[in-house]
This record gives sequence, C-alpha cells and structure tokens, in this order.
Amino acid sequence: MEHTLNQLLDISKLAGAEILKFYDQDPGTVLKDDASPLTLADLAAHRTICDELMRLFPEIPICSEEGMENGELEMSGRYWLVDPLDGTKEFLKKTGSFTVNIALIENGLPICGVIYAPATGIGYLGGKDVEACRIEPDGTRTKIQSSAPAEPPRFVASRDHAGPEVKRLLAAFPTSQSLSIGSSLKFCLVAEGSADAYLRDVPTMEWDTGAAHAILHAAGGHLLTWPDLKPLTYGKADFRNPSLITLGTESFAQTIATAVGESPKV
Ligand SMILES: Nc1ncnc2c1ncn2[C@@H]1O[C@H](COP(=O)(O)O)[C@@H](OP(=O)(O)O)[C@H]1O
Ligand SMILES: [Mg+2]
Repeated sequence: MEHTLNQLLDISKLAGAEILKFYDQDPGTVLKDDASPLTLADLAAHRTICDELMRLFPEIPICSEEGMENGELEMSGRYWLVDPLDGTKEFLKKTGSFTVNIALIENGLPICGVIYAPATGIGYLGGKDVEACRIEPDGTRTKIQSSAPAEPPRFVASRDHAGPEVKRLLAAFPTSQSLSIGSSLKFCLVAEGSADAYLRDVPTMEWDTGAAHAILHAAGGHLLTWPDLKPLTYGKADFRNPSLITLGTESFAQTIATAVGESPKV
C-alpha cells in the first residue's frame, strides 16, 4: 500500500502542476448547477488524475467530482474517490488553501488517501497499514499524529462554509482559538495535532472527505457524523455527507456535544 500511496502522490503532483498553469491566467470559470464554480483547472486536474489512474490501475473504477455531472452513477466495492481541486473558491481567491484529493474506498470505507496542496507543495498521506505523514516540498517526510485537546481548545472552520452550529460551538467555548481556512487542509490540521476539532455544518460531498478521512484515521483521529456521532460511510445516495465533526480524540466529540446542548451519545 505504501508504494500505491507514493504513486498517488506523484499523480497528485502532476495534477497540481496542471492546476497551477491556471493560477495567473483566466481559469475560465463557469457555475455548476449547484452554483459552485468550475474552472479549467478543475477539469485539467480531473483529466490528469483519471488518465494516470486508468494507466496504472485499469481494473479500479474512478469516482471523481468532475465526472459526476449527471449524478446517476452509484459506487460500491473498491473504487478511487477523487476531488481534483478541492477549494475552487479559494483557488480563485488565490489564498493557497486548495488541494488535490485521491482516496481508495473499499466497502464503504476509505482505505488510504493522499492530499496535495499545489500552492505550497505540501502533501499528506496515510492508510490502513501506512503511518500518516506530512511531506514537505523537498520530499522530507514527518510522521503526524492527532492530539488530545488543548486548553483552551483549538478549532478549525471553513472560511467560506460555516453555519449556525459552528457559531454555537464557538459561543460554547468562548476562550477557544478558531482558525478559518479552505479545502481539506482543515482535516490535515486536526490529523497533525495543530487543531483539536473541525465542525462542518454546511454540506460536503464524499470526495471532499475521502482522502482526508483515511489520513486522519491513520494519524489516530476521528471523523464522525454530527450531532449523532456515528461513523461516516461512503457510497451514499448522491454522494452527500451529513454534517460532520473531525476530532483528534474521539472522547472530545462528547465534550463538544454536551457543551453545545446536543443529546449525549447513546
Ligand atoms: N451546498 C453544498 N452542497 C454540497 N457541497 C457543498 C456545498 N457547499 C459547499 N460544498 C462543498 O464544500 C467544499 C468547499 O469547502 P471549503 O469552503 O471548506 O473549502 C466544496 O468543494 P469544491 O471546492 O471541491 O467544490 C463543495 O464540495
Ligand atoms: Mg471539494
């Protein structure tokens, strides 16, 4: 699996190079049916990833965000789950918080994943039998591990997508720190122990979370549905996730649920 993850990292870097070709020129933005932006960078990254995955792993089907326009496909068994450019809005704003995401799903669970941030050259990978690590632009790898909550806790939130539950959370922990960034990098902050929790009460799609979920799990962290605190599974209708909470340690979920007035887990 380690070899596969290195291949996925190489593919992510190729896709990242395609994305950066559009960083300083008109990326040809159009709006999708759900009013979210789609650019030539998303499409170029999608093509690169699909071409490489099909070349190297012809037997494994691919579910990529940009291949799902008709929304008819259902995925099961073993497949690649790809978000070629997560954080398209951040890409357009040139904040640097955008990522390439590739995960392998088996029977509804993410087995391994790679996240690569083209603007910084930093990558993350991890899987079932592979320690989670952060990869610097020069290739140096550092093992990452999620951590027990700090006092006061450190929260991370979406820059573009934070709803009323996030506001309740911040009100319940008035001394907490809150860092706001775009894309799947939020999960990486929890995975590497730089943040304690990430509550997401605005919808995400399965391709937004697959790679991050695998890395987070390999780093000792947890991704649960909110507020019922159940495991998140893949292959759902329309690829839609419910509200989510990401944690460095599982018990912190209960602390947060109680603090914001949600019923304790039964
Ligand atoms: N109403 C909605 N329904 C489904 N997904 C949504 C959504 N609003 C935002 N998202 C998801 O949130 C992601 C961006 O989150 P963030 O702002 O935290 O980076 C988007 O990823 P893309 O940029 O890949 O489209 C998109 O998939
Ligand atoms: Mg996305």
